[in-house]
Amino acid sequence: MTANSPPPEIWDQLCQSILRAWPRFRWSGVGVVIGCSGGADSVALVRAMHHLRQQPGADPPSGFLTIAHFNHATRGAESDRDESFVRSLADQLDLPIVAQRSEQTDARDEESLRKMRLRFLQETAEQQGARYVAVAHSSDDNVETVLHHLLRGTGPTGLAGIRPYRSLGQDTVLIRPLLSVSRDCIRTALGAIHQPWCEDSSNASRDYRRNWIRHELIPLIQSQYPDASEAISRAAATQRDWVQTIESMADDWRMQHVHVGDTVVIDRDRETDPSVIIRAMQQLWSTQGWPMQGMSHSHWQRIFQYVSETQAGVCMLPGAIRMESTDECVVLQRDG
Ligand SMILES: Nc1ncnc2c1ncn2[C@@H]1O[C@H](COP(=O)(O)OP(=O)(O)OP(=O)(O)O)[C@@H](O)[C@H]1O
Repeated sequence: MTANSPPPEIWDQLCQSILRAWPRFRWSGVGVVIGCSGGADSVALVRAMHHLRQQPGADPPSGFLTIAHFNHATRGAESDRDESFVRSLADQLDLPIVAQRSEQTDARDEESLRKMRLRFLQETAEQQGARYVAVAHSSDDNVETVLHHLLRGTGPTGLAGIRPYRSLGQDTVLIRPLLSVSRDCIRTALGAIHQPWCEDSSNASRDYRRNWIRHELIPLIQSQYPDASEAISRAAATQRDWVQTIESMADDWRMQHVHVGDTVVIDRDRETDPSVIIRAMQQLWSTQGWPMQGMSHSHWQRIFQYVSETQAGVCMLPGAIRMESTDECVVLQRDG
């Protein structure tokens, strides 16, 4: 694609999908850091944002685009090949790049690697004064995530899939502008502009369950339900709307009924729906930094029963949290 030739239609459609998810006025004139692994999805995001920012009048001088690459160094020469590839992409587009090589190469599980690179992306955005960290999850990532949550056991938030955006620290927003675009479309669009990318040879083995969902389960589902991915994406989007509604109701309820001091005092309430009270309690756990891992569905239900006074007494919750009901309220206190 040259500056004078019109972009191929599929490439144009990909850029339009980004603009629908992330309108120009939100990113124009501010700093954006794009997490780029060298894989097709994030290479497409870099190319598309670079293209969109070059449109006449699209980006005032205060705006900037920086590529960030975290070299996990877990795949030997292949990790270094990916870093060099991303460096030359930055070079070719004349974009600044921040690349960091992990010092902790013994961490192999996906969760620790993800936390490390997210911390790096957040720090890069803070150092650069960027407003956004953009990452390139696709609609297929979303479908796989919903199925993974569903099969593992989840609540409404898990069924809502990957969030299109969320805050990352105080001043940064993590955004996923390719969430409505399929992996196939992304690859076809890159082909149309003759842009290569790196394939990660460990994709097939790193996260066993994720790969089983991707390579076995989804093709099996699609053999009977060809439009299943679109159906799951739509269901997740509707679920996300519901979650947002409950989230803001829970927020209001917490402001009115929960009093945080040396102990946490919760006013009794016999009227409010359990989903709102339970979500408010989950928000409380998170703001107090209390451990969530041990909390099961029945623990959240029990708190609701104490608050709505269908059950009374004293009990211990995971993380050494003592819950006691009095005539007027419920008191929570963390022992030790
Ligand atoms: N090594 C990396 N350096 C910079 N950014 C990265 C790197 N790896 C992934 N990313 C960014 O994160 C996006 C998602 O990648 P990947 O699917 O591996 O992510 P994840 O964070 O493990 O999420 P999930 O497994 O939940 O889908 C990529 O498209 C890219 O934008």
